[in-house]
Amino acid sequence: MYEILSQIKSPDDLKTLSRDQLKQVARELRQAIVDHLSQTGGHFASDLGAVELILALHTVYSVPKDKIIWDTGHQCYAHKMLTGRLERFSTLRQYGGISGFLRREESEYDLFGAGHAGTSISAAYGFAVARDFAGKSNEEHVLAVIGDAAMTAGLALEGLHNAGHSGRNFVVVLNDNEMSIAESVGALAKYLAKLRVTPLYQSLESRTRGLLKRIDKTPGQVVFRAAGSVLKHNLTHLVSTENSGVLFEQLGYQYIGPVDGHDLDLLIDLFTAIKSIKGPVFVHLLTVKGKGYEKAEEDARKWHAVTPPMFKETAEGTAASSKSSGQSWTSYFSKTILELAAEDPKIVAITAAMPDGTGLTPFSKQFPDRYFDTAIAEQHAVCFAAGLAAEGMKPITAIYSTFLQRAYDMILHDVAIQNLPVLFCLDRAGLVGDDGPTHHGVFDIAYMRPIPNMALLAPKDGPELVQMLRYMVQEHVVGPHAGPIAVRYPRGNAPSVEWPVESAPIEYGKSEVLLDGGDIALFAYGNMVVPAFEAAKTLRAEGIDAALINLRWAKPLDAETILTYAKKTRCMLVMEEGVVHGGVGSAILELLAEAGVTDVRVKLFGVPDKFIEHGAIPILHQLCMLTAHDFAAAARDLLGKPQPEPVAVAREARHESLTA
Ligand SMILES: Cc1ncc(C[n+]2csc(CCOP(=O)(O)OP(=O)(O)O)c2C)c(N)n1
Ligand SMILES: CC(=O)[C@@H](O)[C@H](O)COP(=O)(O)O
Ligand SMILES: [Mg+2]
Repeated sequence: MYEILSQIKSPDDLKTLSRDQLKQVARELRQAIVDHLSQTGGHFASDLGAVELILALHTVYSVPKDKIIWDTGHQCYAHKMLTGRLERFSTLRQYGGISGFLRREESEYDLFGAGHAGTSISAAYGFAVARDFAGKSNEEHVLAVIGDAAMTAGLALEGLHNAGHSGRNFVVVLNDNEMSIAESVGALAKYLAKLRVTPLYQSLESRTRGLLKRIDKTPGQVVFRAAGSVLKHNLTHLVSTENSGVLFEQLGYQYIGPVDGHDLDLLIDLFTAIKSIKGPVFVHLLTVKGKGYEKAEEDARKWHAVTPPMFKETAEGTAASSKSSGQSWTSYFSKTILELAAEDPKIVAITAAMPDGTGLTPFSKQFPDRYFDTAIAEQHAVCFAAGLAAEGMKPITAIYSTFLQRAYDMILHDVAIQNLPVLFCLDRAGLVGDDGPTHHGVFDIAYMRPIPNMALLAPKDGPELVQMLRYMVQEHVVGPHAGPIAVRYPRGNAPSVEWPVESAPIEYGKSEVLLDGGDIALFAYGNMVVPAFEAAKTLRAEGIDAALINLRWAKPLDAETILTYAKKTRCMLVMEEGVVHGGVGSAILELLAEAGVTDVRVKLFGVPDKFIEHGAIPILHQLCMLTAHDFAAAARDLLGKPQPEPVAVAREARHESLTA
């Protein structure tokens, strides 16, 4: 099917191929990406756009001896296919299958793990310094490959700054497709765009080609070395003119570009020549996100990541919707803040390069002046929100739980110490599924909880998220408890459940008793209320009088209700979709200890002290024992009731796989 590609078992095999054969490999890589992703889903447009770049790098360099460090890692599929993983591609992002990002444990060719943006330059610089300590500075090449949007991350700029002055042999390759997931924004994006349209680009590229052509015609080691110096002189001289890459030059790099990142011949010649250049080099490539797949080229934003239905045509001839039926948590957020903002001009919304994912795109259209995309700059986003809050604005700071980790010091130092009423809306809180350990939003409860002044909420369903958002904006940040507050909600669709009681208004630090009972109390946080409700119903059907409390608040805890049920039942379960260490369950144990309520049997459910793999969320819930079956089984254990046998066997097996 993939005539040449299927024969390539390692990048060494590329080195024997002719240019025409390599171009055939590029076509086959694209086809393989389309074929596989139409079955598995995954990151699409970025991968199509990086095919020639990856192919050229693996043709010219010898990984793992040479170190190529990929930023973010969502564009690495061609790299995986060329490094022995083509046959496993049908397992992409599935439980037990290959990861959608770089994983050191997956392959010797994945030299540095990734998933979050902006890490490549710092990490590659570490590799370069280690190489130099080993005395191999002239033998091994080190490259960081980074996208134009990842380059906007503070971390990337810190790395660029630090490495640029070093004088070490080190290459930064900028894959500039003018796109983040949405359009690239900010001053750097404008600067790079200027380089694209300048007439210099045309002349620059043709001069680069001419130069490389001459080098190509002069074979041999000695001449090649000489060619290196010719290149060094001419290319840097060439670009150090008005409107060129002067910014990167000033940071200490020899700037080369911008050049066509889809011209395989040019790329191979260019990287071959760059091997001879000493000192930090910055190569600026222009690529097209979605290259080779028409719809993705036309709408790279929509095709950044795909699901299989997107490849199927509907009767109307348009791509089938990627969304499943039901309303997502994100969409509850998205609609509610539109309503709230219409009522309150002090509301502004902030995203760090995730307008679609966080549901802020409608806000950006309806309130363009009150909408801020900081680019991939979570630290700046939070500190910026703090400034806004200090002047009386109400900044809705919508950041995925996992990406907010970047801004920890800003949450603490800029927001919380000053008790500023920043409203954190943490989407993708909990297990996110296919993206895996770099993206699971399972740490936020534990990392937010110790921060003084911080208040933490999580809804049981979509309507309760709406209530909480209204409370946050209309009551919390202006009321007696004004200060920072965060609400967390997971990826995917919100459940639709008929609850036994009508939802009570949100009150500061008050939980909601959904079922009263005297045998055991189930305390559930956020999306764990639904499986806890299922478990409670099962237990009650078995004659166990189970109480169910929707905690609503992880901080402050509803001490009164918790202690009442602890004393009443002396037997409790706590469930949350976050790490069990330091989470809500830990908070409840602390509360019991402080109150001297010690004769209580307690079982905590949460994500264990282990990084959880990628895979479908129901599988991961099983793995982490976050299902209604697990809760009911634990309740029986605590109460000394017998288990139905299949439950006991399945639990044992899962426990083994978790502790393995
Ligand atoms: C710290 C962090 N914030 C946000 C994201 C989400 N994210 C993943 S890819 C991406 C856009 C990357 O754009 P670019 O680096 O230009 O690569 P391209 O997809 O255009 O090839 C974003 C915002 C992330 N992975 N890490
Ligand atoms: C690579 C990356 O970090 C994002 O593209 C991420 O995969 C988006 O996740 P969602 O699909 O949950 O928005
Ligand atoms: Mg880009």
